[in-house]
Amino acid sequence: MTTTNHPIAISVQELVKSFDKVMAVDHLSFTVPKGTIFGLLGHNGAGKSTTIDCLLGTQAYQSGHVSILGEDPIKVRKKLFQKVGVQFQETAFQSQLKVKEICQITHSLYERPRDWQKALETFGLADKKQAFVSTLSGGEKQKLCILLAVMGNPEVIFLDELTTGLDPKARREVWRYLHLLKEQGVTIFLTSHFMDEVENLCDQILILKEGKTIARGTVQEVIEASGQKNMDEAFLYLMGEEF
Ligand SMILES: Nc1ncnc2c1ncn2[C@@H]1O[C@H](COP(=O)(O)OP(=O)(O)OP(=O)(O)O)[C@@H](O)[C@H]1O
Repeated sequence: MTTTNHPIAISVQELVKSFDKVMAVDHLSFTVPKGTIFGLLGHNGAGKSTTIDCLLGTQAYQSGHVSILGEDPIKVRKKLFQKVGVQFQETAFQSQLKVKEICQITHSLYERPRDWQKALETFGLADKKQAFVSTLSGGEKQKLCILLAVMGNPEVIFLDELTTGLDPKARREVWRYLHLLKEQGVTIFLTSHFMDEVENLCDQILILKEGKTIARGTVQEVIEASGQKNMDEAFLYLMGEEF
């Protein structure tokens, strides 16, 4: 299958992944059209990260099928790496490196990278260029993670727990930036525990519970289907935790 004129950026069909007796992902299916923002939601342990790992080809699965840009991530990992950005958690960093060094190293990995100095400015990190990553605040590290995820000018980006640790101003800056990326045609797959974030960003959402889909659609559709007033209440209601 080729990647040209393929309206679907991400496809997951009947995905099954278990760890011993834990069914982490249970016959999960969804697609994400190109140029849209998709939110995968659910409590801790619902299966979100496992789904992302299967999609990125870093976790083998028992059955089903996944594809990114029409390709099997396990088979064409190197090629997809140039088109797919991933926000790693800050612990994946070599924190004895300076911000500038980690940017330069990441920059060198891509065929058509962004101007990293400009990106630092966009993320309000320009004055931290010479700082060691270990000295950054939690929020600054988080912004750096997002910056590194977009360094290769990806067509698809995976952002796991997007703005955890960011202050309200930084969260809004990140949201604005993601809207900008979407306008440029980038497909964004995110997980989040913040319903205001989900409402602001996501075109489509899917709520997972114990690896199974319990709701999907636009934010509005999910709120309406739940019979609740807003996304916060809809989420709790659907998770079986209505008050
Ligand atoms: N390597 C592993 N070995 C055994 N069980 C695992 C492993 N990775 C995940 N699990 C289990 O699979 C289930 C799904 O975990 P996963 O990390 O995908 O959840 P999550 O929705 O990403 O949670 P969080 O919001 O906390 O990141 C959990 O029950 C978890 O304990």
